[in-house]
Amino acid sequence: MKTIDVVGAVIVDELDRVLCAKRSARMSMPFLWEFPGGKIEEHEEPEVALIREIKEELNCQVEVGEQIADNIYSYPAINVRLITFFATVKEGQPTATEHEELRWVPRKELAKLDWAPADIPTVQALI
Ligand SMILES: Nc1nc2c([nH]c(=O)n2[C@H]2C[C@H](O)[C@@H](COP(=O)(O)OP(=O)(O)OP(=O)(O)O)O2)c(=O)[nH]1
Repeated sequence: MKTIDVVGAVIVDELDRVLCAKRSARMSMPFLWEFPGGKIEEHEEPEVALIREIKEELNCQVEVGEQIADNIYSYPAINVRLITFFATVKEGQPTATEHEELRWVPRKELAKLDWAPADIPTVQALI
């Protein structure tokens, strides 16, 4: 089965809240929560992909910090390798351009959301 490399941003604010994004009805896995981000292009560094995807999806500029997790989850139709990084907003205000909703959630409460399965190792590492 095909494996796609995906990068996700754990954007944390000064109150230790994490920016969570709810997938929309038009996306696969509708209404599950995820970390904003997307597919890494060929020969693209994960950190570069993350900055590009966040600009596209949230229309803001982030600075990428340490890596959190790197795990593969096998969905019925595809394997997703999800690499997550801490990130902070450097410029602009995160705005939902594709997602159903954006929500700042205290780090300790992250497990209360209904996450895409590939995101669980990252959530576990954060709480
Ligand atoms: N961006 C992101 N994608 C995730 C996460 N967890 C997870 O399983 N995914 C999956 C959903 C998608 O299949 C793929 C990311 O692809 P994408 O962001 O470029 O594409 P997309 O949302 O338009 O997805 P799709 O509807 O084309 O499947 O990885 C996550 O935390 N962030």
